[in-house]
Amino acid sequence: MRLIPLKQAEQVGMWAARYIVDRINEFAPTVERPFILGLPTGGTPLATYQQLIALHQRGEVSFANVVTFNMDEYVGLPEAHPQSYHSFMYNNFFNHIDIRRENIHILNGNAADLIAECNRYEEQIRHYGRIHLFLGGVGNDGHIAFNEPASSLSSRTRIKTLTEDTRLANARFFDGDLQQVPKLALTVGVGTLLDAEEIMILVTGHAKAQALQAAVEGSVNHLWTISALQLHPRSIMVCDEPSTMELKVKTVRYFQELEAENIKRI
Ligand SMILES: N[C@@H]1[C@@H](O)[C@H](O)[C@@H](COP(=O)(O)O)O[C@@H]1O
Repeated sequence: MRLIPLKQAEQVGMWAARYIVDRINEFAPTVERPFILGLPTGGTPLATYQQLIALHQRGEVSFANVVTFNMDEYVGLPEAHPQSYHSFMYNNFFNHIDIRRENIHILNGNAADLIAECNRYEEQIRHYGRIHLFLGGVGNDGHIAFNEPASSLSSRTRIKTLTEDTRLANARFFDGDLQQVPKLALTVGVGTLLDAEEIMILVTGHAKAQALQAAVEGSVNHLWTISALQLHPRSIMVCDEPSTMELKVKTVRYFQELEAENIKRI
């Protein structure tokens, strides 16, 4: 695991956006060989999306040959609802870049057969081989995508019941009204995420400090599904200072020194 300890949330967005752009450009995607990018929603990745849009506008990256797969979607919320993850992605990212509509994949939380929808999604990912880079956030309770505590660490795309904690955390997007937050979601599994070639998780704010501690210093544990990243050969956690508050000083220093060495080598 690589941990990038930065000072402010804004720097996390800039670091992550630059990393994604460099990956896409190194890959030099074409129509026949697209770059496959996994994407999250939530407050944390907004700064990264803004930076990606800015880099696109400056001509530093094109998404014309990028295929995306979103992590999750609420069940039963109309696609056009302002808080659906469909709306979130188009409003905050897709409408501002040159991605082809047919290259965008988001789970359909209104499908007549939700299990078939989840299986179809796994099949679509398989069709492309594998996701090259999966970007993600983390819930306060350490969930990744909507893989709530005690999700199987080998789970695949499926329906999940959201915990009260997650619904409370997301109520801020629904006028603070818990009753409006859906109780079910479709989500890629931990196993689906671990299949990606590389995973990058953005962690900002002190509310995420316990989750980051569990992810980095704790043992692999299904109660903190983010900890499954310890099993992945290429995972990166990009963090701001408040989110590192529960880590040992020694841990943070260790990762700072590793990154300083990395910079020297470049
Ligand atoms: N399904 C999403 C997760 O993918 C996200 O990581 C988490 C944290 O969101 P935020 O970045 O708003 O704290 O919220 C939701 O539960």
